[in-house]
Amino acid sequence: MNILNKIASIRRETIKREGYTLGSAVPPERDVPLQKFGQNPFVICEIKRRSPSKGKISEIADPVKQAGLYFGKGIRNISVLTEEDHFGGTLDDLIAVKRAYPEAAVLRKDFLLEKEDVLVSYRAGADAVLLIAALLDKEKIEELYHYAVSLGLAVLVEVHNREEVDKVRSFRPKIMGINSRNLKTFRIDQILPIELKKHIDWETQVVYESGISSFNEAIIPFESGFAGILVGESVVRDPDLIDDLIQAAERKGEGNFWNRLYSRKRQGRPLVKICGITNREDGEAAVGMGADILGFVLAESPRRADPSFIRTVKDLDVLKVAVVVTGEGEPDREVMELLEKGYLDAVQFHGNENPGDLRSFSYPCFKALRLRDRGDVQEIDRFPGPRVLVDAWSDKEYGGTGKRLDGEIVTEASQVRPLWMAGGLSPENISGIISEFRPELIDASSRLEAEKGRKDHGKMKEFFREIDNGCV
Ligand SMILES: O=P(O)(O)OC[C@@H](O)[C@@H](O)c1c[nH]c2ccccc12
Repeated sequence: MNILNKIASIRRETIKREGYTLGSAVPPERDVPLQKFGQNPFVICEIKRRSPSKGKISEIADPVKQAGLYFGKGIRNISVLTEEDHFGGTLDDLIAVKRAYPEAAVLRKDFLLEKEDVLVSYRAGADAVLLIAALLDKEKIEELYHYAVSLGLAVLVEVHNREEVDKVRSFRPKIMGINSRNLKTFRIDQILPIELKKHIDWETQVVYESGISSFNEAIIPFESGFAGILVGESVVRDPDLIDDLIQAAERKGEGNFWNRLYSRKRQGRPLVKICGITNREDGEAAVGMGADILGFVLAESPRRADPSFIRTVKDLDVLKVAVVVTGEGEPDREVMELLEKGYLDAVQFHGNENPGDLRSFSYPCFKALRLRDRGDVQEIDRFPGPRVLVDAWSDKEYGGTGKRLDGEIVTEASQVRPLWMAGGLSPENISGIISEFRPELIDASSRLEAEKGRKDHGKMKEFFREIDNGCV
């Protein structure tokens, strides 16, 4: 090999290894000031034209105008998707947005692979870059991380599973993102970030990414210890949602219903909701046997619970859910007051509510859907929130009918979201149902009763024993 070729081949190797560098003597120039990424409200709004999972979202002929909508509503963290082939973005979008809004912190959202990409991001005006752990090996992501930090950039390190958390633990990134969307299957699981966050065991700010489309969904991360959220599609479609997201960012803490519920989850065993509790003895017994949720019916029903009774069981170590049947809009004043004061943790909407009623609701909630046939399964995805409880259809009553869902419907429903199942669950059928459908949550009421509104403690015991039998 002649010297020229030798030099060239070493150079290629170096570029492959380190990317293109300007050399330490030359500070890379940029004409807009760096801004701190992650200022409050830590709501990151994204400029996103399309995606492989959703197809076209919006033209966004003028990304500066789009950024202006966000900025005008108080957003100071703007994500610009610059990937061209699948997301329809360009680096020019980022350059233009940062020039127009130098006080905004701009995140370059792309699939960065080499140091060169990081340097180019910096020079284009980015204040922060995304590094995707699924895409980079341990050495590479650490190298890119330190390089970005050396340029003064903030780095959002994105993970989706425990292996990826393990991959980045050694350098303890200061800002982590957990994507609720699996980039390989595009499936969203709104609970996944909450569970995965528990494995991030160093001091860091964690951002909840993807799949948020409502106020009610946005309170879940903020009340579960997340520092921020990243929202794309929904704010592109409806920038007015930003007002709700900023309001949700004021909620703080770790005490969200979903966070507490999934802290109780044990591998291989479904969560158990015992519904139709009207008296303390039944509630205590259910909790003693291992119930995760007690359901209190606050609707016209032979199992209606007295609100003043609900106040007396605050001490029970269990999550408490109000089951309400509304046509539309909010449940009545009494229920709202119990939620406000912390006697109840969440609401199960079991009537003819619209998805919109849940979107704007101020407390954790989920929809119970009575499925008549397989066509109804599509209804599940119309409702926001991490989970939908599926129940058997009855013409007469809204719940507690003891009727069972058809197996094919259950199977289809479980493909849409992890299965939360109600309707006719009993000591006789529960172990078979668990081994066949592996539900994530089971909800039992009428088949555990001695009479309407009173549980038969023998049947409950039997029910819990059969749950264990079904799990093996
Ligand atoms: O549009 P959504 O569901 O609100 O998601 C936004 C953002 O989280 C998503 O675009 C995203 C998160 N991580 C990524 C990595 C690459 C491309 C895109 C992404």
